[in-house]
Amino acid sequence: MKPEPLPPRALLDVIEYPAILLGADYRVLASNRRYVERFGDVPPSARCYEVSHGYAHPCDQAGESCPMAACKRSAGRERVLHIHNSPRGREHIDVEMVPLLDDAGVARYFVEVLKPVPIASAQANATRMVGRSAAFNQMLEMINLVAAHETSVLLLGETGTGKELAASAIHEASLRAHKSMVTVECAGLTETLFESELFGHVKGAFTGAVSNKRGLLELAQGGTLFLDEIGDVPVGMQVKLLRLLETGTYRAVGDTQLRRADFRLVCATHKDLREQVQRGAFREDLYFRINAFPIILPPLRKRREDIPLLARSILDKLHPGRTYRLSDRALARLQALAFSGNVRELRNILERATIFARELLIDDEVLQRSLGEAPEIRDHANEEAAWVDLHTQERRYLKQLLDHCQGDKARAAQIAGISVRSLYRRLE
Ligand SMILES: Nc1ncnc2c1ncn2[C@@H]1O[C@H](COP(=O)(O)OP(=O)(O)OP(=O)(O)O)[C@@H](O)[C@H]1O
Repeated sequence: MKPEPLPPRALLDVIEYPAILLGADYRVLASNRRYVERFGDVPPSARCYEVSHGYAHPCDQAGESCPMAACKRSAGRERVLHIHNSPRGREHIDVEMVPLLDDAGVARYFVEVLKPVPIASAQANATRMVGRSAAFNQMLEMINLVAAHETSVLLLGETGTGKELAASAIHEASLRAHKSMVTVECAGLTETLFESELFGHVKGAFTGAVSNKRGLLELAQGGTLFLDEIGDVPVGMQVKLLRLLETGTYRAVGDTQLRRADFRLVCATHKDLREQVQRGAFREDLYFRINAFPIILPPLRKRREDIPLLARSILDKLHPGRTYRLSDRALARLQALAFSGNVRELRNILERATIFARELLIDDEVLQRSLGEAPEIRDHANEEAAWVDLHTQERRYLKQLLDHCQGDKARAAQIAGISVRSLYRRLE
């Protein structure tokens, strides 16, 4: 006797995350138990974009990427980071869409697996990275993609953009989360100090080495090593760092014994390392070794829509249990600032504001007192000055590409998807 076909829900229940089955017309045909527990029941005939986003149209018509549309094009698995509605408010979700193909290879149905992203929050939160702007989401998507791999990550961003927070998030979401993340602040360390801090030293290795000292590498064993301000590592130390990264071994200062290191590397800098390489201030081989997966942290002025959320989170963190509120005018003033110090500057302004505020309301007057030197952007002239015309930008890109290809024009043209003749013409 032919066995009864299994209801889709029973099949979806074997997936260890919330999951739904979708038809090609975006209708939700079934949901598993974990989905219902986390997001609630799906109304009959509801479409995924209605349930997850409250949109009237598919995501790609609402300015977001639609993983189903991507699946239909590629006939393969697709992954995107979205913000979904949930009974707890808006949440970052790592969406994986798997097409189910018929015999002719056409995608007829889709399984959508929804993994929460616990390292970030789309609502006010005092401990996680908060944000929901497109620029923040792009960065988070990269962090989420790379976290579970062993790949070295290079975090690039201005001061105060959250590089250290991002490094912790990568560690927390990695398979090494049960071990420590050890931070080495590279700025201001001399070569000798850097070496003994990182590698440790044995008694008598130098004047003042009165006992054996464990290096930070030993503390990071099995975990993550975070080298903050990597651009400030003294040149002499760079070669030792490179050797460590290439061989996975090191010697404590004054010791002959070779030790094996086991860590995942995350580095951060606010400097332009390529420019430092060109000046000879940073070794090129080390640059390529640490730059396996660069992630750019957006400055606050590129994600102004996150300011209210960040302000709420920072105030909650500064004064747990006291609900400070910003007046609309104060918030508008805050959103117009240039923020060269990024989130750290925002934090400092708000900390001062809570001192000046007589009650729990931070109004415009209080905020103005708290601004100190913070310059306001009266118009968008500052921002616009950074924009150039298309031709200049194209030349800039092609020059950088040629640089990357070490002057090999055929290779650069191939990467740019244009002919060599066209490359010459566009560079004129
Ligand atoms: N997305 C974010 N959500 C919440 N807080 C943030 C976020 N980004 C940064 N912060 C806060 O801003 C402050 C500065 O962040 P952090 O020290 O990580 O920046 P940084 O880029 O490492 O700075 P620097 O280059 O000066 O060392 C911290 O208090 C951090 O908690």
